[in-house]
Amino acid sequence: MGAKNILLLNGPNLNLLGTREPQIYGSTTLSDVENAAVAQASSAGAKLSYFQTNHEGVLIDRIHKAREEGVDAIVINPAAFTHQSVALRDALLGVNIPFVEIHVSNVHAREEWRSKSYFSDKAEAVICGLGVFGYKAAIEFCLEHIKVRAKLSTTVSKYYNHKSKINQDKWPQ
Ligand SMILES: O=C1C[C@@](O)(C(=O)O)C[C@@H](O)[C@@H]1O
Repeated sequence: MGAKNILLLNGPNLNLLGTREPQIYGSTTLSDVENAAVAQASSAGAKLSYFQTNHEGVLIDRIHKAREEGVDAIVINPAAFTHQSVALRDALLGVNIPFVEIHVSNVHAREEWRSKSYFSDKAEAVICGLGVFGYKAAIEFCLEHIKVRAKLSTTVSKYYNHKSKINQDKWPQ
């Protein structure tokens, strides 16, 4: 069984999708992508929430919230943060939610610095150059292949309870 609760995240300037450099990013808008994503997940019996921001800290806060919401998988287009944000990488690693990195354009066929990603080595999968179809492919992958993590979270919280008990025993009162 695949992911049942997916979060779709888009970083800076992707609110301009559809009008922004259409020769690179095409003419589909972000709302088109988000609406299609919700429909795709719901026809598979899953829930999908979406969020876009131009602000790094706001994106990080949204990722932190995803853990409380029990999100099983994140599909993220970090946009320009891909090439520069250690903080965003750390946020994804911090919540320990599997994620798929997606880029509309083929970042490897553009400026050299776009080939550098702070996310790819930790992503479940990386998609680029498929245009907005990449979002559909990423969501399909999550629906089919990313496992629901309820059991893992229980194990992790048990471990932390256990660990904090050990610490309580050791620390001076
Ligand atoms: O904003 C973006 C969009 C992008 O992530 C893409 O979807 O192709 C590629 C990035 O290099 C760029 O900064």
